[in-house]
Amino acid sequence: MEKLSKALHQAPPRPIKVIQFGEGNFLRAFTDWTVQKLNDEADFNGGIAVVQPLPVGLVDLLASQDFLYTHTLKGIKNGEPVKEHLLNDSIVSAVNPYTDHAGYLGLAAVETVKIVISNTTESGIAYEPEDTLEGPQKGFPAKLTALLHARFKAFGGDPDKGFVIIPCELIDRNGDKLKEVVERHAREWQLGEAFEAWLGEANTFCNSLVDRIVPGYPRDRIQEVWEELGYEDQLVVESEQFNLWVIEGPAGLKELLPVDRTDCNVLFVEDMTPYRTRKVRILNGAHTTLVPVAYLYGIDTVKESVEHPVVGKYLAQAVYEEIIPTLDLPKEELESFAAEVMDRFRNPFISHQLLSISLNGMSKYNTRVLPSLEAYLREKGALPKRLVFSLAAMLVFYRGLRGEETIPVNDAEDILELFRKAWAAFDGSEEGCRSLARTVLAHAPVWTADLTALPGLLDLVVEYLGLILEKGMEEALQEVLL
Ligand SMILES: NC(=O)c1ccc[n+]([C@@H]2O[C@H](COP(=O)([O-])OP(=O)(O)OC[C@H]3O[C@@H](n4cnc5c(N)ncnc54)[C@H](O)[C@@H]3O)[C@@H](O)[C@H]2O)c1
Ligand SMILES: O=P(O)(O)OC[C@@H](O)[C@@H](O)[C@H](O)[C@H](O)CO
Repeated sequence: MEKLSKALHQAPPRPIKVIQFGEGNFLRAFTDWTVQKLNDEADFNGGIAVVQPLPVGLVDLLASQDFLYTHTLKGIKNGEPVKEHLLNDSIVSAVNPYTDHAGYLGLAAVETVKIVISNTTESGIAYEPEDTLEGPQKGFPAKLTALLHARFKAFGGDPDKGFVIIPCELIDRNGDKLKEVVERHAREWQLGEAFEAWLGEANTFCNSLVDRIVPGYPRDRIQEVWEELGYEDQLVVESEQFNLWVIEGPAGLKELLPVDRTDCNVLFVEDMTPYRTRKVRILNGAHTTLVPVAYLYGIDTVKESVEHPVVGKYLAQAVYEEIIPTLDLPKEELESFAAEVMDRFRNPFISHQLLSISLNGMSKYNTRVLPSLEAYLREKGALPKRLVFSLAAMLVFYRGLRGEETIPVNDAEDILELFRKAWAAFDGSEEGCRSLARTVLAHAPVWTADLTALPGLLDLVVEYLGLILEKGMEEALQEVLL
């Protein structure tokens, strides 16, 4: 079968207007899709230059396909089930800054670039004290600082040559956070007052919130997918149809990104906080709450879980009775958002693996579920039992066994080590459950606080942990639903 390349599709030449840090599934199915729409429907005429954020990544693979890839969108659109294969031809170059640092910095001198986009996961916007201006830099903010400095020099500090920077990482106020780290590098690397002033005045860092479910590469069905496409594409990415991009940006951004001439769902707002809270606590919170419970129940995908009579009921109770009541937005609006999310989870065309959501589950619980648990406790003076049950199930999930099967638990090494030790010391007794739960609740490096200090939490986790270990997930869950 022929491989996807320019021999199959010749992309129109486009000047680089967007520099994109990251080449993962999400960006290819979301921001690159938006740029493609802008090119196809709004005369944007802009290409994307991709920068690989880590030493290992997809840049070589992208280059081997002449930067082309297929994006398959599946779901309900205007009430109808729709499946579309879109050939994205908006990426025009890709660079690995670890092996071609000069090539990377060369992007700074490309006059047509206006926008910088990123998604380097929740770990990416981090300060790396070892990084220097000379590079190659390890951290994404450090890489960006070096690029901005090169741009400042290339254009003699021209105030019209700054960038609009829109990070898409799923962390609170991502633009503010990125700016803070970039400014710190600029100060510590002593890049000078003139540069620091240009950084603040000529560049805009926007906070943004993204929403689209992207299961990614259909590994288990790839031959079938290639047969359907008629060519081999190693970078196929699958997503749902739904999309929402909320951007806190300057007034002029609409002209820069004329999305109103496309059907992309982009909102320019003054404050993205309510959108973020609603999405992270309901959609991502539901995912994270669900994963250990449903997976240990023997289920593999989100759709099967939501449709399951017991697991689906558990999830609905968690969302409607324990998450929504803690949110400070009109109840009706929250319930309608949650209903839409449940419909998206039921998307008959998407097979979203629970295991893929389980990646870095502990830090996700901390940011996506724990705030609901704490607010519930504060406001109602009682613990939300389904959210606590999920925490207990997570402790069992991290043991890495579903019956005889090994669970490929994927998290930071220090977390995995914590669980390895805690489970190795576990003797099966009730005291053993308490000791294991205390170790994790008090010491997990991801918790923003010592969770054993939350009234009653340790006791309830111990109770649920014992229940799951003694009776199995199926029976334990029945008891929690009573
Ligand atoms: N997949 C989805 O449904 C979806 C939807 C909305 C948001 N997101 C967010 O997008 C992020 C990426 O998801 P994905 O599906 O594209 O994953 P992916 O594994 O396909 O891509 C991950 C990307 O992040 C980079 N990266 C990883 N760790 C990094 C680090 N420490 N520093 C710098 N860069 C790093 C990688 O180089 C790669 O470009 C997730 O963290 C998630 O919060 C995903
Ligand atoms: O992508 P992650 O791993 O941060 O989280 C898993 C899912 O909750 C997430 O990808 C959602 O599907 C997405 O955030 C929807 O917009």
